[in-house]
Order: sequence, then C-alpha cells, then structure tokens
Amino acid sequence: MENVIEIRNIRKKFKGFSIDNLDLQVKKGYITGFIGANGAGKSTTIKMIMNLLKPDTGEVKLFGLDYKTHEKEIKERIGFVYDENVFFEGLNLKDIRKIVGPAYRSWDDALFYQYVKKFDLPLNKPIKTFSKGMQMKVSLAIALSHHAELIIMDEPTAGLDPIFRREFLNLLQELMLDGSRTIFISTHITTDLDRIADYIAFMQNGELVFNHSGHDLVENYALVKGGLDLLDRDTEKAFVRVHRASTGFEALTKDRRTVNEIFGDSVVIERASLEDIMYYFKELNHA
Ligand SMILES: Nc1ncnc2c1ncn2[C@@H]1O[C@H](COP(=O)(O)OP(=O)(O)OP(=O)(O)O)[C@@H](O)[C@H]1O
Repeated sequence: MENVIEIRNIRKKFKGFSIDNLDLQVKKGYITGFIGANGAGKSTTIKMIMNLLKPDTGEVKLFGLDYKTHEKEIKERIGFVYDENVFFEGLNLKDIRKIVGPAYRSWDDALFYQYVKKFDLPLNKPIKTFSKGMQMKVSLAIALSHHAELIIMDEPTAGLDPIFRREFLNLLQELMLDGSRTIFISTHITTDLDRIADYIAFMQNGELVFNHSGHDLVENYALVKGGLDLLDRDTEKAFVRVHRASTGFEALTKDRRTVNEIFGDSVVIERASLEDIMYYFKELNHA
C-alpha cells in the first residue's frame, strides 16, 4: 500500500521534551486520526510534516519526495487546515482568492466559488468577522480549490458546535469518495474519529504507541472486567494495565484472543473506546 507520508527515524529535542526515533507512515486514500494527550508531540510532528520545523535527524518524505529538492511540488499537493485566521485581518474572501490563487499551479477558481457557496461563506465580509467554524471552512475551501491530495488538519474541530462538527465529518467522508485523497487529522475529540477514521496513530510522550487500522483495534484491544481472584502475576501479563477496586478489576488488553483463552467466560469483555485506550496507556506511564 502506498504511503503519502513517510517519517523515518526522526529525532527532535526541545528542553524538557523530545521525540526519539519516530517512524510513522500514513497510507494513501484513507483518513488517519492522530491522537495523544496534551504535550504528546502531535503538533510538533505535524510541523515537521509541513516542513515548518526541521527534525534534528531523520527523514520526512511526502509523496515519496524530499523537501530539500521538491518543496514547491510537495506544498502544491498539500492542504493545511487551520482553525484560526491566518490571513490579514481586513481581507475578505475575494482578496484572499487573488492572493492565494496564483500561488498554486492547480488552483481552480470555479471550484473555489463552488465551495464558498456550499459552505455559505460571504465573499465581501472581512474574514476577521468570521466565526471559528467559518474560518476553518475558509482554510478547507482553499485546500480543496488547489486539488490538495493530502489534507492535514491540526485539531480542526476544537471549539466547534456539535452540529457543525457532524456536518464537517460528513463532508470529510464525502471528500474521500473518489479514493485519491488522504486526510491526516489530529484531534482530542476521539468520538469523531470513531466515526470517520480508517487508521489511528497514537502518540505518547514523543513516541508512537501504535498506528493501527480501526478494524485491528476492535479485533485486538478490549476492556476486561472480572473478579480479583482471577489475577496473578501470570494472568496479569495479558493486560496493558489493571485497575483494582473492591468489587473487582477492570483492565485494558491489546490481545483479546489470549484473554479469551486464559479467562474464557469468567470475565466480561467489552469494546475499548479510543478514550479508554488513551487513558490506560497514560496511567501506565505515570505508574
Ligand atoms: N518551539 C518549542 N520550543 C520548546 N518546546 C516546545 C516547542 N514546541 C513544542 N514544545 C514542547 O514539546 C512538547 C510537545 O508539544 P506539542 O505541541 O507537539 O504537543 P501536542 O501533542 O500537539 O499537544 P496538544 O494536544 O496540547 O496540542 C510540549 O512539551 C511543548 O512544550
């Protein structure tokens, strides 16, 4: 399967935080959700993918190309969606079109106006008067109007109302129908990803914990509940982490089949949400 983003062996050191030997591949034609607690290193990784920040060592390739030799071509093919107004405050959408359009070889004016209409955006009002959701739509309309093959979004739905969010997720799914686009989206709203993501990349403390398909996650990860008498040093190895309470234990496993073999019907096995998974891994680190 073709990778649109390939990160190999990246290191990036800040005071008090580092990303070490990060490897991450993002597959073409799918939506990959990028999750992790505050400060996990998601934005830093996205900045390196966008070439806004240089890794200390390691390699970042987009579409198989290197920024050193193909920066312009790579940027042509990426749309970066912000939730903030990155354009001059007094400008309206007509001004933006005049400035941004000529910067892209594949800019499509008709498509731009089509999205402006679809998103209900006023052409003549200063962008500074737009709501957060409208500003995000501006960013998305621009990305789509230059036929971006890869759309990268850093927490695009933060602060958006639930109805708008749902419409936005539907739109992202619509955009995937032709099969050629790839979306890489970081978010804290993991339920959004349950709805739309094909793959989940999970980062914690500067490390990639996993990059799995939704199907693999459901097959392998699970919440397990049972009596404390079932736990001993051996059986506990089946779990990422165990929580004990007076009434019994609850644990996360990443090996559902083994749990089934060991405990059979004596435990209750439930689907683990992305939030459950993040929570149990976070606890693990603070143990
Ligand atoms: N330019 C910088 N100089 C020093 N430290 C930085 C810099 N940029 C980020 N960091 C640190 O790197 C760590 C990771 O930050 P990053 O913004 O990548 O996390 P994140 O996963 O995107 O978090 P959040 O979900 O809160 O946005 C944090 O501890 C942050 O303080």
